[in-house]
Amino acid sequence: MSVNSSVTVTVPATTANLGAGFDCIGAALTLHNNFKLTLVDGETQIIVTGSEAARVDNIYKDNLLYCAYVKLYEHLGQTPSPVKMEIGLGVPLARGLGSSATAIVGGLVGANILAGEPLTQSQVMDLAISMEGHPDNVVPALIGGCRLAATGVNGWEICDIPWHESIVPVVAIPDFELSTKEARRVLPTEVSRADAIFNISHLGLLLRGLETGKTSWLQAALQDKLHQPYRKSLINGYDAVSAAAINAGAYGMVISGAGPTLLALTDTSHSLDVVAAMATAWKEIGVAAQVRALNIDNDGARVIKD
Ligand SMILES: Nc1ncnc2c1ncn2[C@@H]1O[C@H](COP(=O)(O)OP(=O)(O)OP(=O)(O)O)[C@@H](O)[C@H]1O
Ligand SMILES: N[C@@H](CCO)C(=O)O
Repeated sequence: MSVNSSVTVTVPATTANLGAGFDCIGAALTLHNNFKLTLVDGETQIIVTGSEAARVDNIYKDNLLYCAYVKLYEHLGQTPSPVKMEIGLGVPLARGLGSSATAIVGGLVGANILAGEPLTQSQVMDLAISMEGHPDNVVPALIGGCRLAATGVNGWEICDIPWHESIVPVVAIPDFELSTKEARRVLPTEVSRADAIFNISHLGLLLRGLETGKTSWLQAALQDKLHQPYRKSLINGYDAVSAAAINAGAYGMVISGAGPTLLALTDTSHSLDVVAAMATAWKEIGVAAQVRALNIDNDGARVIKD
């Protein structure tokens, strides 16, 4: 495409793991980043807007959106053109809501469109998974909904996980960051057979709980032994916010992605109470947090017309 060609891609935030589904399940949420890519004649430049704009790398070679843009052209064996990248931030950074996945997916999808769509969505997905290192954020960010990814015979198998319409995801986003790198560093490299069995059984329960909305299955399902026991001490107030959410009627609470955002699942009749209870619990121990009831984004990354 020629100079001045442009594309704007909107990409949803994602919540990964959902407790027992460490590194394999995630859901897209109704919170978005917008990325406008315009081919230019001169220097590549990055312009970021939004309340956390100052925290995004504005040296373009370090910026994840730019790295993803370059990755796609390298995959095609082509030299990327200079580009103006305008980032409209709606997803808080390094909070466990898949901000890095939005940048990877936005850069790859935008570059693929500017290059004339040589890659299929599934090829873009493979590149995104290889950049992120695990599939649970980039897959729902790209195709929307709640998705489980597993290695198949010939590449990744992606499974759609039905999400009962009565289940509301509530995210409590504190004002401190926790990088995924740091939150992965505290995890053990080996786990016991008992813990593996615990997670296999609870993930099964979670999938059926999400599909049916059955209370007792969801209450039991939102437990995990592979990552949360090691990470919760990195999140000041985890136990207090969890108890508050459950007392207000949530099925349970988990760490969203690598944290520090906490995710409660509740039903439509309790969602306002759960939002208020989580906000109060964090406020009482001096942590400022934004708490919001969201919906599942079933569309994933999409092009916005100017
Ligand atoms: N809109 C963006 N544009 C460019 N880079 C971004 C953008 N959003 C995030 N990043 C990069 O991703 C980093 C955050 O990634 P990290 O994996 O630590 O957190 P996360 O993706 O928000 O959380 P999680 O993976 O737990 O859901 C930021 O520090 C920044 O380098
Ligand atoms: N599954 C990942 C999600 C965060 O990128 C983790 O929990 O580390």
